[in-house]
Amino acid sequence: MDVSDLSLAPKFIEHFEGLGIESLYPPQAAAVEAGITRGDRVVAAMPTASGKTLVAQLAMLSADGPALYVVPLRALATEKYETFSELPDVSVGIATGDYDAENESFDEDDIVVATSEKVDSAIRNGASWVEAIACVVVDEVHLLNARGRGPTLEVTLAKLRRLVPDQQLVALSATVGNAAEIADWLDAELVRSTWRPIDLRTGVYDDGTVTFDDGGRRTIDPGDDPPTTAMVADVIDDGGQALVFVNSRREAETFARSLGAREFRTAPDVATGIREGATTSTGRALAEAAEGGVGFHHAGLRAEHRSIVEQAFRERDLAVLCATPTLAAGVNVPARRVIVRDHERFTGEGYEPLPVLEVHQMFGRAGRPGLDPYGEAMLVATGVDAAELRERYIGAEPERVESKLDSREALRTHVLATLAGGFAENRSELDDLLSSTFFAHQRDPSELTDLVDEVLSYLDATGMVRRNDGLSATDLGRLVSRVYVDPLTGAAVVEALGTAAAMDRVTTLTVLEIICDTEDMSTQYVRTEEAGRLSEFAMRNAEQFTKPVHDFEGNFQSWLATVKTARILDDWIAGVDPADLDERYGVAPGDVRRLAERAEWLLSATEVIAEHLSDGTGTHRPTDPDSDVEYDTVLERLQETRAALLDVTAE
Ligand SMILES: Nc1ncnc2c1ncn2[C@@H]1O[C@H](COP(=O)(O)OP(=O)(O)OP(=O)(O)O)[C@@H](O)[C@H]1O
Repeated sequence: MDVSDLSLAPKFIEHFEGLGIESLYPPQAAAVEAGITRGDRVVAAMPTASGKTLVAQLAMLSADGPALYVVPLRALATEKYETFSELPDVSVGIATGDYDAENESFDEDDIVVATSEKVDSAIRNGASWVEAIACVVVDEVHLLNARGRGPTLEVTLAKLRRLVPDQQLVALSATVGNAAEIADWLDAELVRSTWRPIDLRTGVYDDGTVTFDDGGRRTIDPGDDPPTTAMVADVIDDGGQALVFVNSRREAETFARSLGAREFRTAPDVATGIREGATTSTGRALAEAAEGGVGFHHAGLRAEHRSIVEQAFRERDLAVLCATPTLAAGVNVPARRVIVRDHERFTGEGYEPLPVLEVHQMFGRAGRPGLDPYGEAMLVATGVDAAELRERYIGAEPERVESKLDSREALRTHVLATLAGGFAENRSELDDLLSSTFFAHQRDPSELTDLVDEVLSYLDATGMVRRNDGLSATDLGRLVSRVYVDPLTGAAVVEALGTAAAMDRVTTLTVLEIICDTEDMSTQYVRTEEAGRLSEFAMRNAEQFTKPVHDFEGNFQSWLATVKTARILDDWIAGVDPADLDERYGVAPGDVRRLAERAEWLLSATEVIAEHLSDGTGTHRPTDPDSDVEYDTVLERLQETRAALLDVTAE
């Protein structure tokens, strides 16, 4: 089937042909036959790099109104936004900023790219553009499997279906075992394909030989080198590039440094580009590796550095990229050879094997259509049994996608949001909404009953939900849902604000402690040698903290992580530069930025809650009603801190 055969406006056909897309790949043709251009609901389960983006575009461009493209990660949102913005005369909006969608409107856009959190937030805020959407495309729908994100996605899809029942839905997925079950849940037709634009061989390296799934072998003699180094050198000798997956940021950097020293290629321009903006040890290490034609890629990199590295690799200025597994999820940087060096991940308690699905996504990055004759992906069996590794990952079926909605965290948030958004006014309506989730499709929805009871009691006790004749969210509950924080965060903030309001000295550190001591802040790890210093700091500044430092109840060690995080933010606001923060706290620049963004969101949420408490309309007062609680000082401090944070972050 050719692009010119499609009933698309000529300008779009020209656009695609200009990109070298003339005839459809077989899975794309199958998706068209299944009705993506006729408004039908379709789940397309296709391998990495088999052209899912075009499937999405065909659906969105033929839809009878605006379209919404839902992505799991912000990095992917930017990439898709750029791709769709090139479509002629199509206005594209992007919603990825953190969470609160109150002031955003996409009424004028033809395509909106958003994370699932952002769509959830827009629904909670009653955003009008959501109900005008004629076609929803969900990218990486298999992430229904993910803790945290998965429940948000399934509840959001259930709500969208309530809001706009005849909306078209197209879900894109990696090839997973139970794609049919996902399609069944969504009342969609399944298009399932294993076709790839370029041949892929997968194999395991063991003792000087890679044995492939097709029975072929390749001898790679490592000599005195580590096997992965030899495997990289081998493909570069052959004119290809290598993408090496390792299991930690540190490993990515260390391995890139050792490969960079080999000078497979020189890329002085890339190195200069990185060095210009590099103030930290991470940036300098990246520039140094780039000198030798090697890059590394992980979540600690600054966004600018990440995109320089991605582009330099695509343009073949870099010969090798050492990456953590996050790169496997979507970002488009294919290479002739993918080497999965580490197939286990540290979970905090020990090492666990990577899921098959994740390893297959890494494999799928192998082979650049038009450039490479084929792609090859290999695992390295060092210290493990090669046969076992082969059995686990080569030719194995990926795991089933399973709903993660049966968790206290997920239900706490989504039960409150469902009540606050008016999707349910009593228990049976709440159960009814939950019965349209993926969880209910896979399991017996009554398995949720006890957890929902427990969550409702908690929301009642914290003044967020009222249980009279029916169920309703209180003003506080509605606010907490709207500002998109976990109800635990909402309750902690209410309590801490009450304490702060009665304190003599409320400083920036006080408000930073309040927001860092919440479920929604990811606090920084405290190294053993730091604990003493942090503890002394807390003692010295006890009067600025809402927690009783000298008479602490609960887990002091974990509160020290709160103090550390608050201090990093305090220093950042005071103008300490990223290199010094790295030195003082061992925190990478990419992480500081993420912390600052999260802090900005939590400060604004806390501000809204403080305003609510101060005007006295609250149904829940944190302190003795007879006491004279004055929230003005803490509110002022919150506003100042947020303004200062916005200032330094914008620089
Ligand atoms: N029919 C086609 N003919 C030629 N090239 C195509 C065709 N469809 C897609 N491509 C090209 O193939 C490449 C991979 O496509 P795309 O990024 O859509 O893959 P994907 O399935 O979305 O992969 P991922 O798993 O990374 O999301 C792109 O460069 C795209 O332009």
